[in-house]
This record gives sequence, structure tokens and C-alpha cells, in this order.
Amino acid sequence: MTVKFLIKGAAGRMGQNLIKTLSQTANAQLAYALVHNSAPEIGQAVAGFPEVVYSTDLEAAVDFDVAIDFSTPESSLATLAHCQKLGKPLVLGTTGFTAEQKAQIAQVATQIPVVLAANYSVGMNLMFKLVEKAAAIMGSYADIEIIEAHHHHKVDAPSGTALALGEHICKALDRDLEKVAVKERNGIIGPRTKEEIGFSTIRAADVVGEHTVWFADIGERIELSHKVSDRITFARGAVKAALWLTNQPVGKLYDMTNVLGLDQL
Ligand SMILES: NC(=O)C1=CN([C@@H]2O[C@H](COP(=O)(O)OP(=O)(O)OC[C@H]3O[C@@H](n4cnc5c(N)ncnc54)[C@H](OP(=O)(O)O)[C@@H]3O)[C@@H](O)[C@H]2O)C=CC1
Ligand SMILES: O=C(O)C1=N[C@H](C(=O)O)C[C@H](O)C1
Repeated sequence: MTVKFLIKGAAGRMGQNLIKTLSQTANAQLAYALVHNSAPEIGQAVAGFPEVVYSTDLEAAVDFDVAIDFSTPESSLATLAHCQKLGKPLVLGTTGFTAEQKAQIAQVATQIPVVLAANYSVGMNLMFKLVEKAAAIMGSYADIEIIEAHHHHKVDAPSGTALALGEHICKALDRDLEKVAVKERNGIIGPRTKEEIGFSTIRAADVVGEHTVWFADIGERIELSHKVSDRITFARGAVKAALWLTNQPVGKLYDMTNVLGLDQL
């Protein structure tokens, strides 16, 4: 059976990689390519899918099986409301949601199937498990620091993935990330506390996405690193998640560890 996709944020860096991935995926059909109201692509045919033109009309987009949205938090919440109204599944890749917005997404996920993941690569979802193991073994005494680097267009910081790494570490250590995260250091800030998890952000040129976690003790440290050099990695993961989601029941907000079956490890 052919699966019909709605892509929101279609003119963006991830949107273009998603369309390319769909054109290479058996039984996948692009149904809608939705862009911002100022996009020069409006009305143009989509490469690989000449029967589809870039459009801004979310309300008119009704004949699809699953939606994927990599745009902005506000735009993604509009897509969420649209999918809720139609009862259609949704894969969300956007980062930078507030805690309230994430709670709203979780609430809607009780009515429609939703995957929300800060990182759709296989490697990073494996790394989520590795940092949980490292935290369980070293976390009670090691200083934990998370360093991330991204391209100079990125608007949110720390990255969604860096925050997710912090959440996984806190889960293993029974800490509250809201309380222990230190996202800025400047001036006379005093010595480091034992429990804090520090975040450092690099923004430079065309870096696609790099994350390193330190577990540092006196005399030794473990560094766990993951580097993405091509956005197609995220796009393939998101399309895999979308195909998986079309067969899932509602009830919980899914993430990429559920898609990959890593949640049982
Ligand atoms: N989960 C994951 O694995 C990954 C997540 N991301 C996240 O995905 C998001 C997008 O990243 P990226 O593709 O690099 O960003 P881009 O800015 O390249 O793409 C986002 C696109 O969404 C468009 N957009 C904004 N508002 C709307 C709207 N209301 N309707 C339709 N389109 C809209 C933007 O248009 P305009 O520029 O005109 O505003 C832009 O073309 C970010 O939050 C990023 O952090 C990125 C990579 C991997
Ligand atoms: O904006 C990006 O580019 C990326 N965003 C995601 C994040 O915030 O973690 C994932 C990825 O590293 C690329």
C-alpha cells in the first residue's frame, strides 16, 4: 500500500532532505509540501514529485496518511492541531518547544499517534542508552558536561538533543534537569557543584550536529561523542518513524527509541 505524506517546513534544510528521502522510498508518496507564506517556492512543482506544488494551505491538506513537521514550535503546534482534527498520525522533529508546549503535545498524543524526538539518527538514540549506563556507573561522583556544536543558522540553544541527553542522564541519576542544568557561566560564579550538569554551545558555519558528553573524575574521564555530517541521516530516521507510526495505537507519546525498539534495552 502506498503511504501518502504531508511534509511541513518543506522548503527548509530538513524539509528538502525529507522530500529527497521520500523520492527514494518504496511505497511512499508526497501528497503535500507545505511552506511558510513568504517562501519563493510557492506554486512551484516539487523535484521528484511533479504532481505536487509547494503550498501554504494547511487547512486544505486533508488527503494524507501521516505528517512530518520540521519547522518552528509555533508552526508545529498548528500542524498538531490540524492532525488532531483529522485524526492523523504526526512525526515531530522540531526542537525548542517550551515545557508547556511539550505537555500540550503529550496531551494530544492521547488522541492521535505522535512521535516527538529531538534527534532521528540511530547513533544518537544508541548514545541515549550509553549515557544512561555511564551515568549509572560514574554519575554519582563524576562531573557531567554536555558540549554541542551546530551550524550558524540554528536558533535554539542548547540543542534539543543536548537537553535530551541531559534528561536521559537525569533519569539514570534520579535528578531533575530543570534544577541541575547550568546553561550559562560568566564572571565570578563560584566553584562547580557536584550535581550540576553543564551545557556548552558552539555555533559555527556548516556544522550539521555534534554532541559530546563528559563524565570527568580526578585523573580520568570518559567522553561519548556523536557526529552527523549529512542531514539525510535525520530524514531517513523520520521517514522510518512515520511508516512505523501508521501501525501504532494511541496512548503514549512515542520517541525514536520506541521506533527503533531500544526502549527495551
Ligand atoms: N529531530 C531531529 O532529528 C532534527 C531536528 N531539527 C529541527 O528541525 C527544525 C527545522 O530545522 P531546519 O530544517 O534546519 O530549519 P529551516 O529553517 O531550514 O527549516 C524550517 C522551515 O520551516 C519553515 N516554516 C516556518 N514557519 C512555517 C509555517 N508556519 N508553515 C510552513 N513552513 C514554515 C521555514 O520557513 P522560513 O525560513 O521562511 O521561516 C523554513 O523553511 C529545527 O527546530 C531543528 O532544530 C533539525 C534537524 C534534525
Ligand atoms: O537544528 C539542527 O540542525 C539540529 N537540531 C536538532 C537539535 O536541536 O538537537 C538535532 C540535530 O542535531 C540538528
